[in-house]
Formats: sequence, C-alpha cells, structure tokens
Amino acid sequence: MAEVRLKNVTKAFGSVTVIPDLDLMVPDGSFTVLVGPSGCGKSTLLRIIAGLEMPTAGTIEIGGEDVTDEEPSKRGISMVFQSYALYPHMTVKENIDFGLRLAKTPADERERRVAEAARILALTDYLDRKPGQLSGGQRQRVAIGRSIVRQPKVFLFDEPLSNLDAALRTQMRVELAQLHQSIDATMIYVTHDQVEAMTLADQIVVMTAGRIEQVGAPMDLYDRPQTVFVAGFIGSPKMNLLPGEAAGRPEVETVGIRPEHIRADTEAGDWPAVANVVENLGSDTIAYVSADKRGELTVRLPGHMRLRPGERLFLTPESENLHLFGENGQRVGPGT
Ligand SMILES: Nc1ncnc2c1ncn2[C@@H]1O[C@H](COP(=O)(O)OP(=O)(O)OP(=O)(O)O)[C@@H](O)[C@H]1O
Repeated sequence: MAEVRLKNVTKAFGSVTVIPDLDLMVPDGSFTVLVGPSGCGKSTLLRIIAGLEMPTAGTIEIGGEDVTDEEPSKRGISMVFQSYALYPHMTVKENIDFGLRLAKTPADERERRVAEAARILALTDYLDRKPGQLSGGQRQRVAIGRSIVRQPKVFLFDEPLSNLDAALRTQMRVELAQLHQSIDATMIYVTHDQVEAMTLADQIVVMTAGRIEQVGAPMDLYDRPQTVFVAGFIGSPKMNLLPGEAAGRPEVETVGIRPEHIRADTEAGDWPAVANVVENLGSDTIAYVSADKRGELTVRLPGHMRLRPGERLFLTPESENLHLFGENGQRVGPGT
C-alpha cells in the first residue's frame, strides 16, 4: 500500500504563508493530478511530499508511515522534473543504472531492472546511445527509466512533458498512461495542461492560493464544478460565466454554460449575437461572439459550420446544461 496522506500541511517561506492548512488523500495506485494557476503551490506541495521542502506544520504519510522527518531517499518516492538532466557523457544504460550503482545494488539485479525498465519504455534499442543522440521524448523516457529502476512506491512528476513539442507530448501522454497501467504505482503529477489532467488523472486536485478548491474524477469536475473558480478553470475553451439570473432562484449570482452547450443558428434563437473572431479547428469551430445584453461569449460549433467574423447569428443555451452558482461562488444547482 502506498497511499499518500497530507494532514494539516502548512508552508511558509519567511513571513509569507503559501499553503495555509491543507489535507489531501492520494489513494494507493491512483494517478492524481494537481492543477491550479501559476504560483498556487503545486510544486511546493510536490516538493513537500518528496522531502525536498519541510512543511512548516503538519504531517506527510506514505503507505501509512509518517515520513515527515524522513530523508527524501528514504521515502520510497522518485521525482521526474521538467528538465530531465541526464548525464551527457553516459550512455542511456549508464544513466538509467546510475542511481542503482550509487545504492550499491548487486550487478545482476541492476542488469535485470535496467533491462525491464528499457522494455517498458521501449528503450532497449537505444541503451548504448548517449543522450545527445536521442529525441526529446526519448530523453524524457530515460529520465522516467531512472525512476522506474528504483522501484519507488510513489512517482512524483513536475510538468514532465512541458519541454516537448505538441506531437511528442501527445505520444508521451499516452505512454505515461500505459506506464501507469502496467506498473500500478501511485503517481502524483503537476501540470498546466488541461488535456493531460483530463486524460491521465483518476483524480484531479484543483488548487488556488495554497488551498484545495475541489478534488474529483475528471468528468466529475467537468460536469459538476463545485465553485465558479473550478468551473472557469477546468475545460478549454473556458466555461462562459454570466452574471446570474435564473427564474425563481434569487440566490443565483452566476450562471455558467460551456461553449459546447450553446446552440447557434443563422435564422432564429434566444440571443441575437455577432461573431467577432472565428477559429476553424477542423473538428470544430470556436467562435468568440458578442451577444446582445449578454456580452462576450465563447461558442463551440460543429466543424462544418461556416461562420465569418461580423456575421450575425442567434444563440440558444441548452437549459439542461446550465451551472448555477450562488454567494461566495458555491454551486447551488443543478445537483450539487
Ligand atoms: N524557496 C522559496 N522561497 C520563497 N517563496 C517561494 C519559494 N518557493 C516557492 N515560493 C512561492 O510559493 C508560491 C507557490 O509556488 P509554487 O512553485 O509551488 O507554485 P506552482 O503552483 O507550482 O506555480 P507554477 O505553476 O508557476 O510552477 C509562489 O508564490 C512562490 O513564489
């Protein structure tokens, strides 16, 4: 068992408290993704779990053991960073093997583990190459290989794919999902990327200003954001958030509607509007429009719908897909 539990974790740098009082449970074997705006404390939290930062107060348990005062190397964790920092003069095999050699693992065991990691990561044919002879994605796989051979209970990833180009990111994302399926370890992953969060996570933790705003399965957060903040943060393009007004619900202050839940028609509809900017993505079209009395809205339309900037259209929000938020930005319906 390697669940990770944070209890009343507080972190201050000097007089600035960046994490006020945080509780989090990461289930054994889960893929937990931390998201939130820049500076909200994601990396700090990961570093606290790793033991690279000491919490100002609170405890960290890994696999039921209190590791708050334990050295990073004794916690059974392994961390993969965005800059993968391989040793350029060593081969792939030597890079992967490095930590095991330092730990004085017996040679035959090292051989076995490196071969197994290389197999999982499809690096077997590259073991004798130097990092300079690899693509960015292959280098990142070597960095992950270094983690795998140490057989950690928990993998920590801090934006591991952010230095890769779009195509490689997609490929590595799929590979990470497969890796998680094949080795079943607990993974905690920080990212800015919506698609990574939605596709990799069993549970997403949305943070803001050092606090947890909501924890849930990706589609849970998407379908039932509990706050205006989560509603605006999860989903791309962003949910439209309009000053409230819901029939018979005076407590509603904000009404949310996702871009794909607004129907558009050139003939008739509830809200007359004019298209400002139109992005044709092929599979769908994103239109940024001004709607009379509603202001600026983002609408996701079918890819085949042709629309030109300046063109008039009529929008109809799907009433069954509205999100209602009350005072303090808390969800008040439907189905809180
Ligand atoms: N060593 C440090 N000394 C002082 N302040 C720090 C230190 N490390 C982080 N901080 C501050 O703590 C806050 C949280 O930083 P952190 O890097 O954890 O955020 P983040 O959510 O990972 O941000 P990003 O998404 O931009 O990487 C920030 O305000 C940051 O300036």
